[in-house]
Amino acid sequence: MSKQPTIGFIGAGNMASAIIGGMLAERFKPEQIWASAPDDRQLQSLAKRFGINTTTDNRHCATQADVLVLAVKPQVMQEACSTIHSVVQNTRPLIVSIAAGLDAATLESWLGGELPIVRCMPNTPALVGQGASALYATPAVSAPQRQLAEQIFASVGLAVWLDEESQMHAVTALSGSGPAYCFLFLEALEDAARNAGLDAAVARQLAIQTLAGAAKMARDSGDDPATLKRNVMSPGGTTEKAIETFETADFSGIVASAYEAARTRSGELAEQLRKSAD
Ligand SMILES: NC(=O)C1=CN([C@@H]2O[C@H](COP(=O)(O)OP(=O)(O)OC[C@H]3O[C@@H](n4cnc5c(N)ncnc54)[C@H](OP(=O)(O)O)[C@@H]3O)[C@@H](O)[C@H]2O)C=CC1
Ligand SMILES: O=C(O)[C@@H]1CCC=N1
Repeated sequence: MSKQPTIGFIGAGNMASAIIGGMLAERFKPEQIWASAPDDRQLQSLAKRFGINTTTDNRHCATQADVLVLAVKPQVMQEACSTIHSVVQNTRPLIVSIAAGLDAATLESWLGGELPIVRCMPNTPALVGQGASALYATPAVSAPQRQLAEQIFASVGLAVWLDEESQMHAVTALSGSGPAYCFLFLEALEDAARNAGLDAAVARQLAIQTLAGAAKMARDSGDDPATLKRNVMSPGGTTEKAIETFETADFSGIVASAYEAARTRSGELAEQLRKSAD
């Protein structure tokens, strides 16, 4: 593709804005990006924030796009596809779906036949260039299209390819939903410190920096999490007592159950959407 590719977003909510914000901080220009959604006020605020092109007409957005990112809720995807299927069958852009639990085959049936489709599971830290995205390409995706999809998601953080589409459920429960698990932990830590009398702003600053510092260490030090954890636990000290408390409450078991609940839900969504396509 000699000209700068145009990236269209169908849906302009949390995840689309996180990806767009991250893309603009990196290699992409506002004029390359289009977004469509039903609510003009939402679009106006996105246009004001990012300077991108917006429209309430999905067909218009789809017509411009070399890459069309489908960023609506899984439950409204069929309806959104019905507005664009004739355009995309004609222009044949690369379709990138970020919807949880939606098979490429189901999506293809809603879009009126075979198309190059990449499924992607991103996450909201994309907004600050710290996203984690897993991608899967259907056989119709060409090598340059694969490269372009990777460029988009690598511009907002880590991008890894999956060999099997079925692995998307495991990824969704890990990195797709994962930021919310971290925010839950952050909230709980802050609350505990505030209840112990620490100033709210100080508790927040220290809790955030602790999570950020621990994540950076886990990424950069080369040590595994068990070693890093042991290094904080002085024998007979404070951390040991806290870890014992976590273990007594089966913290790892709770995390495993929560992870499984998300993974199962992703499978259920896929099944429901497959059935509604029949
Ligand atoms: N949030 C997250 O952390 C993640 C989300 N995802 C996936 O991303 C997708 C979007 O999620 P999220 O951004 O959170 O959801 P939001 O509800 O924040 O955004 C959905 C967007 O789609 C718009 N929309 C609704 N109907 C249509 C339509 N027919 N045509 C065009 N646009 C429409 C909505 O407009 P309006 O508000 O007016 O209804 C809104 O702008 C989902 O499929 C989700 O599974 C994947 C990874 C992480
Ligand atoms: O909760 C959800 O369904 C979406 C997918 C992963 C994160 N948010």
